Amino acid sequence: MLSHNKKRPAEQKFLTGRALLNHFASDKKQVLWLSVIAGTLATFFLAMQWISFAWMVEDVIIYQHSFTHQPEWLILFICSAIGRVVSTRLQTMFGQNASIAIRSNIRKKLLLLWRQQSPLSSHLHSPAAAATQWVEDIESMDGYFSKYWPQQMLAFISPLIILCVVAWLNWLCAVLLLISAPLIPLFMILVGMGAEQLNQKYSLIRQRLAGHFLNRVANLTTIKLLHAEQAVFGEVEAASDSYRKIITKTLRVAFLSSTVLEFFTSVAIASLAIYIGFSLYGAINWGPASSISLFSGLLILILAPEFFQPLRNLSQYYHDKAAALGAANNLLKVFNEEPKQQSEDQVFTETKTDAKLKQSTDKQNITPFPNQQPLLNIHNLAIGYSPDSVLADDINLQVKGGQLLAITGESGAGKSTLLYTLADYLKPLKGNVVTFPGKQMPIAYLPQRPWLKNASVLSNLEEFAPNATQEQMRETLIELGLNEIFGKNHNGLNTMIGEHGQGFSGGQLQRLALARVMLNPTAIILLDEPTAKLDLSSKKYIYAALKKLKSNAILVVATHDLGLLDIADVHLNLNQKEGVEGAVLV
Ligand SMILES: Nc1ncnc2c1ncn2[C@@H]1O[C@H](COP(=O)(O)OP(=O)(O)OP(=O)(O)O)[C@@H](O)[C@H]1O
Repeated sequence: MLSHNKKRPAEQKFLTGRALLNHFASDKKQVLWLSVIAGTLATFFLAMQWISFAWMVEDVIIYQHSFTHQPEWLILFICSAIGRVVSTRLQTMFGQNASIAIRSNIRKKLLLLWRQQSPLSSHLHSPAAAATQWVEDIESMDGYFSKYWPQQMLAFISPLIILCVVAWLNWLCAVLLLISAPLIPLFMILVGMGAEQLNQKYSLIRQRLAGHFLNRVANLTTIKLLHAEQAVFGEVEAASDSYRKIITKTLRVAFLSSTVLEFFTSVAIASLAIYIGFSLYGAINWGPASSISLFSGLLILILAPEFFQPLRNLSQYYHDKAAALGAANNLLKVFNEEPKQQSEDQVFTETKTDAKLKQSTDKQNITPFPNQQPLLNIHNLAIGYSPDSVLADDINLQVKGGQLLAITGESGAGKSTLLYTLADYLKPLKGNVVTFPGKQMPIAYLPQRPWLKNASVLSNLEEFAPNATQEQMRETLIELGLNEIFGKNHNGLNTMIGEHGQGFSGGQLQRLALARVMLNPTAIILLDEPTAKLDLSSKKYIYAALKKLKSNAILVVATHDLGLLDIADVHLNLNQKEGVEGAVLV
């Protein structure tokens, strides 16, 4: 549950996607290091395996012994092969486990940040982009944590182990390997930088495409009514085409980078082979050429590709890094965004869901704070979305439990904005809002277009009022004039509510949402135009419900409905602020 003293998980600012990735990785550093240790063991076993193999080959070919002449080498060969398989498996397992845990942590952190940020935050506006971020962006970090992160350590450790073995056999070959090794990371970085930029672009285009597509699907009816199908087909085709082009570009860069790597690896191995071959033939006699035997020559040639393999693996996973960086850069904005400010003298609010969660823990009590009279104190308040365009200034009033504050004003005067400010979705430009008895007080907010989930009426009500009985639900719905739910064309509380409230009128949905609040009322209830879509007879049900609700709570209602003023105790007209009626001015 959101609580006033719970801060964002990390208060530091992240300047780059790389810093953010490091922060994520730090959660499971030990498991990632276990993967590195297992990878190091795998290289050690690999070296042992080929040493015993080369030894046996020399024994058989040069000394004409049988394979079983020295069984300890055969045993070492078999044991090393088994050890290599086991440690490679462990390396993969630790990498995957770390990746699963890290990605799960990122999703949790992201959810927490979304909850801590105001619902008015710009990045929460597009559900498709937010879903892409939550699902695909985080999923695309898998390869980075499970493979790239351990491999960037192994790309240093494993070649070093092999280099030591080669140096023990022939220092000149070790020098040759050492010279060619940096070329690979160098080209990898050059090509990889291009891939990284492309991936960032790709990630943005993917988000835009998701938003674009979802938007068209959501508005299919309008598109059909306007006979705009062909135009929309064209738009979707053009958007997918730009997506396809950018993917092809990324693939081209990926192919180019692997070609460059293969070329340099082959050149380095070929030069070693030439040196060893000509040394054994006796055509080269400089350096330690004379000491090359079948054992050392064969072992160096077997180990040379293994020397480059970790670097090649790293380059193969480099695209995972580029994808993860692109995704992390997209997440930077969310992770760096300021959480909602909740200072001591500011109102403490919770979202509807938080209020629900809070009250679900209180099994006995359906009426909150029975002994305390809630109080809402608005002092010198200025509201708006930027200091340059103040919508209303110097609002001073006090509302007590049992009172209804009606906010009126022309369209665009700032009624909804005032409710956002009271709900703490928006910071006041000036002044403050204080509630008593204080921070423990939950607030319910009913927006103009309430959201009901695609489920039964019962499930929608239960979610917000877990302690309400079915009898209470039935009574409340009838009180709100929703008798038809229990008629022969519906299925009572089991009636299904379709996607986006399909099957119910706007006014019915509004009343269903109000029923949720009535079944589990909070001390302060904010309602945005609760009677907007209703005829006069339906409005009367709402007036009666509001009268009942306010006996235990403070009601703040933004409205154009003058009929509501009859039950209002305090009236604030945002167009004529001096007309605050019934308000106790502070
Ligand atoms: N997220 C936002 N960012 C910037 N400006 C906004 C935002 N939301 C609303 N506005 C602007 O703030 C002004 C007040 O909007 P608000 O929704 O509070 O008006 P209202 O009085 O509730 O109107 P109505 O009666 O039509 O619902 C409008 O001019 C609107 O364009």
